Amino acid sequence: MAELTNLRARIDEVDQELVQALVKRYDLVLQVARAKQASGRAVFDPEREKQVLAKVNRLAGRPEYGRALEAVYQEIMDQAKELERDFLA
Ligand SMILES: C=C(O[C@@H]1C=C(C(=O)O)C=C[C@H]1O)C(=O)O
Repeated sequence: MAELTNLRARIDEVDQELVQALVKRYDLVLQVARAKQASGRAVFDPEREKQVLAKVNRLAGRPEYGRALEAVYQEIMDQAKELERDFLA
């Protein structure tokens, strides 16, 4: 039980880092939205999304997590596009 508590405390620490990183990422996403609007580019950039997914797989270096990371990252990017559209509306 002490081990479970300890492991969950470590997960809580990682969650804190993840949330901070995501807040930072979404702040940058909104700056990208402004820049794309200024240059007349669309919110959705499929080529860039492919590059991001490839980069995530490369950075992870753990093929067994590839499917999970791709799904998580696709959701992160889908929510980014929602935020961009709300921000620019
Ligand atoms: C943030 C951008 O907008 C969208 C969201 C992306 C992301 O969250 O990484 C990538 C491409 C775009 O579909 C971008 O164009 O860079």
